[in-house]
Amino acid sequence: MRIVDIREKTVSIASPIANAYIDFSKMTCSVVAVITDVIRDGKPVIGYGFNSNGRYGQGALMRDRFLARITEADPDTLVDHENNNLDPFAIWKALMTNEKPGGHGERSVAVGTIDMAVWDAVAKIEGKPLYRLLADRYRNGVADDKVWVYAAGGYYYPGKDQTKLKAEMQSYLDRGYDVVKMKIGAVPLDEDIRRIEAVLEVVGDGRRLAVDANGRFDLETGIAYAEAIKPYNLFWYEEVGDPLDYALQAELTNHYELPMATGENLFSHQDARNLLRHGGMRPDRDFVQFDCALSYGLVEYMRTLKVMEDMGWSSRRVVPHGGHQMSLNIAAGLHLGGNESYPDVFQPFGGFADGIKVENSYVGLPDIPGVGFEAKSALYAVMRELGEG
Ligand SMILES: O=C([O-])CC(=O)C(=O)O
Ligand SMILES: [Mg+2]
Repeated sequence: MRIVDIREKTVSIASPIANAYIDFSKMTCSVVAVITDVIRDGKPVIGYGFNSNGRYGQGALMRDRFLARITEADPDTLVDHENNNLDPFAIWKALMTNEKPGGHGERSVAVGTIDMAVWDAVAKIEGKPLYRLLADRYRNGVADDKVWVYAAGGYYYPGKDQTKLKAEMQSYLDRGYDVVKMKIGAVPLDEDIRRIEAVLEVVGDGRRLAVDANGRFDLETGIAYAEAIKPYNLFWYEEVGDPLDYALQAELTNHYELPMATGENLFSHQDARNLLRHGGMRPDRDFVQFDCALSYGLVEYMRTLKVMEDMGWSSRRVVPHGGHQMSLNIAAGLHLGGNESYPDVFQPFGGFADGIKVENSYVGLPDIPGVGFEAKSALYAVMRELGEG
């Protein structure tokens, strides 16, 4: 059993949307196909992966160093003989050969994307949905059969007035979501407050609205927003300051007792540990949003979950960033608290399997081997072109 080829390509996910920090006018992501010599249903098993929005495609890093470490490794060292399958942990180790510790910037995205494709292949070889495989191997066979999801959007957009913002949020409620998320921080505070109040007219209750500053604020601005939004009792106040400014995050807890969320831009278990050590995050109410597709993949994610457990955090406090099916599988199989969803943006990579409806903000997973990409036709078309083309 061996990986015979790994292919990657960069695809555009450009759109005119913007958050408080960046616009997505030139945004790309990498798609990876891991081609194996294992035959299922008369065809070679191909695992697929892609990276989450926000960090651009990682083809250069993959081509320059990561792909060859797999294709040139002794194939036998990458096999899990006990399960007669590929070994994602051995593959991860091979990928990280001659990589120094620290500096978890962007190579974590390249590795995370390849790791996603490896796990997709492993679950296909085992003939199970990935979330079932994860539950069977690591959670005594107990999986969640549905996952809590919230609708992320509310971006800034040229010509987007409050009527359009409200219509967007109403459409998420109409599609079965109970909680929605909007961007803040790209316009002055009073204008954001008007936007928040407009969305509250649609969702009715602050507990159904999260806001995301995308790391834009300094402490003073973060506190000013905290004071202003406190009366609305929002679902969470996300990524207020720079993702690595743990002191800022800790100080905010002296000004904002309500739930906060952060972590989508932390790319290793060591960074996650620093957040929990130094960021003042509160395990009884706050959420962490580590995204496997940006942070060295699921092999590393298990280390991050172990760090959380060791520090007294329930895995139910994790609601990953990225709105992709990989995190949905991890959420169902390893008992996370939920997952982000992008019902409209970042297509075809955002959103879940075709024909599975969100009901009362919960979504099920398709009963097919792997991550479930084949059940999302627009996404699978892009992947298949790479893997089989
Ligand atoms: O706008 C982005 O970069 C995405 C983001 O923060 C999120 O989904 O939470
Ligand atoms: Mg965010």
